[in-house]
Amino acid sequence: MHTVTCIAPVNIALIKYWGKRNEELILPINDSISMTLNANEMCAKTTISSWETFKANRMWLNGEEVTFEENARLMRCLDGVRRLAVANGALKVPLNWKVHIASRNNFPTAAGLASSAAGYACLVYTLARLYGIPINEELTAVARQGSGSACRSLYGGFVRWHSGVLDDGSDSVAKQVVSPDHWPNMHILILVVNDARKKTPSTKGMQRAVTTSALIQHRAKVVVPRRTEELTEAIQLRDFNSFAEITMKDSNQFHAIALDTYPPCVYMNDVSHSIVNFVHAYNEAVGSLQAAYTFDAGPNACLYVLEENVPQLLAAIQLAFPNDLVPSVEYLRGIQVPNFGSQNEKLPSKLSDADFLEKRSKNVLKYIIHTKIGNGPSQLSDDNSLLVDGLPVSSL
Ligand SMILES: Nc1ncnc2c1ncn2[C@@H]1O[C@H](COP(=O)(O)OP(=O)(O)OP(=O)(O)O)[C@@H](O)[C@H]1O
Ligand SMILES: C[C@@](O)(CCOP(=O)(O)OP(=O)(O)O)CC(=O)O
Repeated sequence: MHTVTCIAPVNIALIKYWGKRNEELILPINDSISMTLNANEMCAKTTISSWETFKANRMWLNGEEVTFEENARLMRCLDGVRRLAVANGALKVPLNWKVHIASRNNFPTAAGLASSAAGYACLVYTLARLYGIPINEELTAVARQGSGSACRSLYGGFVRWHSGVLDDGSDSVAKQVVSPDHWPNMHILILVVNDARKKTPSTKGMQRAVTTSALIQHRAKVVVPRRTEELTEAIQLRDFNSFAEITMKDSNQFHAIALDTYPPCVYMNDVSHSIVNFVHAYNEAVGSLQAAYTFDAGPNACLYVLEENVPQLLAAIQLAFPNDLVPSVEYLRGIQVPNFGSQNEKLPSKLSDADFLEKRSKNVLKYIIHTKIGNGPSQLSDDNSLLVDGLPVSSL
């Protein structure tokens, strides 16, 4: 039996992918740029075994068996990697042997935290390791067919997904813009917002936007091409001010498109909007853009902030969004910050202004994940396997 275990990171888009020109191949209408997050705090972990005695392709996600052969996206990833294996002449594992796959996310699945990006990237990366093929742009085109945003999780640092122009999608690939070492003090705080409402899944929301939004083509053809160039330059120059402005504007435009969809897709909630107001008030009080927000297809906020400014921003968040769980590792997850919650941090006097401290109830944030820029996927040693004799460890 051949078995391989790997982990893959989450990525969060700064310039959003929203809208497809081909649903089946998952070809986008515009380029997007993302930052890969450190896998220590959030990752998907996948083990794949292949053996001649396996009767069917099977998969367990977070310990529960899920249908595999009926899932077109999963099958496209498996077939895509096998095709590359044939093309590469890499036949380490016979292609007619079935696979058993176990995957776990160390953060909530399908909760608007980009589990599909980490999950499909991990699947494709682990298959590539199993069959012994190289990790390259062709492989990102396979991951893209699992979930569009997954192609960006095959690289660390800042990554650009080029929409491409070809009908077969072979030029719709992800490329690294810069490695994580280029901007190592880039940190992220994910503010997980309490929310009971069910969102429209990204796949459906963007489909409806392409057919009904009058603004989306202007975004794809005029706004995004300019923004991707400006953001790339800001990243290359480590210009946080420009980085922050472009990121916030693109998040706002993405949600404007969602609202311009008919019927509209409402992803942000009242708490999300008060986080937006908070970030602008905070930046004004500190006299420069020190924090930037972005929101995906849900209410949770991702804040970008340089490492040296994290303690002050966290103290301000606690002032504006007080929480009974502070201080605790249950509330501030991931990278710990000394003295968090002790009110030792000096805040500019302007931060006590009334418009900064909007009237709001306590405990509107569920928890915060503190992480930083990270590397792409990696292979783990055999003792990390989620499968024993081809069955998930938990089911033995
Ligand atoms: N580790 C994994 N391995 C394979 N597939 C996964 C994994 N984790 C999640 N998925 C797939 O992604 C789906 C969840 O995607 P969905 O887009 O609903 O949520 P999300 O990615 O967490 O949120 P969002 O896309 O809004 O950020 C799961 O139902 C599953 O099909
Ligand atoms: C808002 C986004 O997170 C949308 C992600 O959409 P998905 O990649 O989940 O969609 P499918 O390709 O249909 O699987 C923006 C982004 O990540 O660029």
